[in-house]
Amino acid sequence: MPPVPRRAPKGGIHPDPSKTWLRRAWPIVRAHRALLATSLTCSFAGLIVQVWIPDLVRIGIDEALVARTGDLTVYVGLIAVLAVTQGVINFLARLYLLRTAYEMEYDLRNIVFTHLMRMSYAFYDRAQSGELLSRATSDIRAVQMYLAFGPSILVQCTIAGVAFALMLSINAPLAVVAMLTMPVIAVLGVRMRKAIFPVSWLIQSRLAGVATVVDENVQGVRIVKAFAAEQRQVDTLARAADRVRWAYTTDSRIRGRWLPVMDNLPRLGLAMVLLIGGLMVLDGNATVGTIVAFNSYVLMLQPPFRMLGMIIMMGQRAAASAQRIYEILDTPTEVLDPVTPVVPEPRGDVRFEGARFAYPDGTVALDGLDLHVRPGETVALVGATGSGKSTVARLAARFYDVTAGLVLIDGADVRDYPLPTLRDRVGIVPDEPFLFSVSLHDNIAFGHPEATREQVVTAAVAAGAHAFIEKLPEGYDTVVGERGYTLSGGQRQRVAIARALLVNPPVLILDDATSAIDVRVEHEIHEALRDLMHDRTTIVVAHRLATIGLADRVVLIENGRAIASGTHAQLLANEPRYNRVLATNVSEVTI
Ligand SMILES: Nc1ncnc2c1ncn2[C@@H]1O[C@H](COP(=O)(O)OP(=O)(O)OP(=O)(O)O)[C@@H](O)[C@H]1O
Repeated sequence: MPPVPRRAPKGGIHPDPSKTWLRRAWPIVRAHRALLATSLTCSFAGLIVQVWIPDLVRIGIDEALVARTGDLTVYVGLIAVLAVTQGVINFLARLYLLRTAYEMEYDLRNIVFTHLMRMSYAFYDRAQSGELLSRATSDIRAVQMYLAFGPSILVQCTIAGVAFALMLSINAPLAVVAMLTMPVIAVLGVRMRKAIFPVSWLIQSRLAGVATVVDENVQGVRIVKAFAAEQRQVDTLARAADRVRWAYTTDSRIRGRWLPVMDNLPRLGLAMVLLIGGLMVLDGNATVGTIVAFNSYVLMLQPPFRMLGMIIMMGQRAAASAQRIYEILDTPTEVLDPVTPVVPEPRGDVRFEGARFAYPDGTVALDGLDLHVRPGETVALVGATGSGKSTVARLAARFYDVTAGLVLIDGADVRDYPLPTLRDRVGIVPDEPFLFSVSLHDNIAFGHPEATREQVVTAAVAAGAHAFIEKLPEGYDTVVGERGYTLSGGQRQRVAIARALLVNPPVLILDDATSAIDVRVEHEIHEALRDLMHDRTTIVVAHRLATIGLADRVVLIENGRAIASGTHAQLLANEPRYNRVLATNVSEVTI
């Protein structure tokens, strides 16, 4: 089944950080203004009908029951028709409001996720995934709620004005009496929300804390079990859960203190209308119908006044959430596509010229590296741990940009390539391959989703993965467990190599990508690679003598520099530093 085409977000976030959060979000509101306006119009119409009904009840009582000049059934019929109309309008208002809300949420999610996907390695080195997750979910929800529901609550509040005007026209003094408790309800509502606001933040952050504990322990369950730390981790979760419980209890206590007062105030309003209105009826200054209608208004009007507090708090919450979202959106990606891209003929020539690089935290990883790997050559990078070997791989694929010097692929600066072209030219297989919870076919075809089964199988054969995949009950259609944990480490690495091979990059970098693979199988993989493409350049970060043995040339890396180069035998004979590294950092699996 072909995937459903993605609808591009209709609105965006204004890029100017000096604008207020609402002005920056305004393009999203504007993009959905037709839906929002429809929902608000329906909601306004529904409220007008709602205000109208008590007035009809009043006229019905006064004319059909008290004065006996009207026909009761006419009023009952009219009220029934209005009630049905109100039901229909309210249904439409709700429908359109929710549609507006979810359309806005869709846009916000797409904008944030697209930006996250564009961010470079350096951003993810600093970011915490739990934090990003919460920004991409609850913060987006908070902003969406305010943008969509805020105007609707405001409409409900304006209707209070309409109802008050109607009451004034019927009986001004009694209208004032009916409205007396409303400001008190509004003030109490605002105060209650103010008291609840910090606690609700606490609840959110503590819930995120629980989610982090659960997430980490599910992800890291193998380590937890390996160290028999189950009970300790359960205790950690219990403590996090207890903090949530405390926050929720505090929240309930605050609500418990305010809500009875807020709930009883309208009853006080009803009593006052009955008392003052009753006296007026006895004096002939009001009708019985008026008292009944005003009773309905007192009950009808209190929710908008209660919601005033809510809307203020929603606004504060949305403002804070929007800032957290904007923080992500305002972070520029360090690795940008070039303005005038160059795309030379692919040959597989890799050259580092005086390359210097420090990670964002300041750790210097490359310190003037000079390295030239010719087309078709297989070079092994050998060095002590932390010497900068993996960094070479990351810079060749431009996951980061050099701080000084040059990285050239086929004579062109990697910064001048369009990023997708560069990533097609330089394939990287990391030591810890990440597999998605999809079929093996889809995992291997990740770089080229349109690849045929034949292409996938060819790549798998070359990577030494075909034999084990074929033996699985569902073969290439087997869906691997989360992160590929249903496969062995070596099998995962072979699938990752197949994934890189399918793209057929002229430069292939295996960053210790065969560490979990049997030496014999590794040899077969390299033979297959050699057969598959004679002129492919391969750089292997090697930690085993067996892997080193597969290379044409070995480059010794120390403190971010290439300090020696030659065949394994040459270095072994002439380079004491090479011998030292072999002794301490390379496992003694014979070639
Ligand atoms: N994401 C990162 N953020 C900060 N520093 C990093 C990061 N990745 C690596 N480093 C540091 O950069 C230096 C070079 O790391 P690199 O991973 O390139 O070494 P390596 O030679 O591949 O090591 P190993 O053989 O242990 O894999 C080390 O000091 C390391 O601690």
